[in-house]
Amino acid sequence: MERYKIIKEVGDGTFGSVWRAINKESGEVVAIKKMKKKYYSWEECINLREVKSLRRMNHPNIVKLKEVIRENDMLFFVFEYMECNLYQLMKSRGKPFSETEVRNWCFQIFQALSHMHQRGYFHRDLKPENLLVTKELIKIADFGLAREISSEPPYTEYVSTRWYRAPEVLLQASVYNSAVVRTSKFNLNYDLRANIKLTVIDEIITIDTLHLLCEADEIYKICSILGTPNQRTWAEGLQLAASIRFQFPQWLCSWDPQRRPTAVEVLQHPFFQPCFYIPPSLRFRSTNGYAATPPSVGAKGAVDQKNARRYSVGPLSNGRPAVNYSYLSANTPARAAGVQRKLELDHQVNMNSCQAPEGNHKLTKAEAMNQPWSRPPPPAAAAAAVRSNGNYFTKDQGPRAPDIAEKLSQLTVGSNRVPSLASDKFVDMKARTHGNTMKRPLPPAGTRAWHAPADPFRHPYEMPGDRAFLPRKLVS
Ligand SMILES: Nc1ncnc2c1ncn2[C@@H]1O[C@H](COP(=O)(O)OP(=O)(O)OP(=O)(O)O)[C@@H](O)[C@H]1O
Repeated sequence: MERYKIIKEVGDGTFGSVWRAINKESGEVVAIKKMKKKYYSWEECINLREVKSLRRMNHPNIVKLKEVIRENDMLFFVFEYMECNLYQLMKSRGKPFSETEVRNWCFQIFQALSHMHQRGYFHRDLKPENLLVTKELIKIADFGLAREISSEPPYTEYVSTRWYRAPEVLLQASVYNSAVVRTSKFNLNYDLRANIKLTVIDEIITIDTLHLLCEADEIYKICSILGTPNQRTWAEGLQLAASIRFQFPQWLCSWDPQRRPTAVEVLQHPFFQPCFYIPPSLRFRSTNGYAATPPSVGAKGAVDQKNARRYSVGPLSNGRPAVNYSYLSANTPARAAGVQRKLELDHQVNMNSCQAPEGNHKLTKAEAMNQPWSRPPPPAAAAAAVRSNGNYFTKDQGPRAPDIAEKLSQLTVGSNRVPSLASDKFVDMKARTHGNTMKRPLPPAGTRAWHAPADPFRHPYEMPGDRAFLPRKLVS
């Protein structure tokens, strides 16, 4: 840990406290989560849910775990640093988010959920405190309760903070699936104004957290939105309720988890039609410091109002473009280089190989459009013009942007070889250093560490779309 300079505490959760820190060697700002429990073996550490699940994720909207360090029986996770969590942001704003902002948050969250489900995990603790924000970018964090979809029930009945629990979890079902992430606060409710919204998005919109006292109150609240279940809409729910002698309040509508849309289905909804994805390597780094060290918002709940207010006046809020579009130009050396690497790796992964393709390969427009990370905008959105200072673009955000696919088609894929990535990412620092396979300095005695692979695009970024990749574990 002596490689890091600790700056200040930025969060305090049930399992760990989170600190803003700087890597003394690289100058990179990171978030270090120090676990409250002691860990007496490395085995125990690498088998933690948070580690096992996060090492399988590689998505721009899932917080990146960079290192795992055990030192003197204490366990540290080194994450990429994010400015604040969504709860802090909501509290600091004092006014509702615009529909465009809500759409952008949701689009990113569902992309991440879709990826997570494709990788075989469900999160089980989605809530605003676990959604981290830097400018217009949002990422899912805290995989401490994540579970493999393929794992066998019964699952523990106590998952997720009560306000965000799915009805079946509130009713103490021990069998549930990834639908828990699309229920309760993440339940889809149809609403006349926006066609679709999530209750967590309700919260984003209204800045009004539901303070409910017990499971019954929560169920009542959900009933008021979804209506009372009946034999046709959720027979299983009635059975669960009967088994604990709970009586539903009499309202209308639907409950069954199986009737809830998946993340992929949600992304197909017309509400998200104006959104499309821009790969990280193409993102603009604004002159006001997209990648600069952000101000800390302090410990959980203690928001620095002055600093936090800055978040609300970001590009998403004012609806006007604050950038130029030069980042898309293949003539810009730095950007072009970044794009080359990204395309190269995506191509490599698509070919199911650990080696980069030999020789140059120029992407055709059709190929560029078919890259897993590149979903073309719907025609309406493209025609309506987009804005270009974030990852996600919507038609109602500003003037016309260049045709991204057109630009991509002009980029050339380089031929640099990528080191083999077949080896396990978990590294016994001592063993590998002695074997001359590591260039990192030897950590202090008693330290073991795992480092994330240097290249964040090691795995393919899968865009949603293939239902076959979304295992729906229905267990009776
Ligand atoms: N990568 C990060 N960058 C900045 N802040 C972070 C980061 N990770 C976590 N935090 C802050 O620390 C808080 C607690 O982190 P986290 O949820 O991982 O801890 P926990 O002990 O698992 O919490 P919980 O009580 O929700 O289980 C978050 O709500 C967030 O405000």
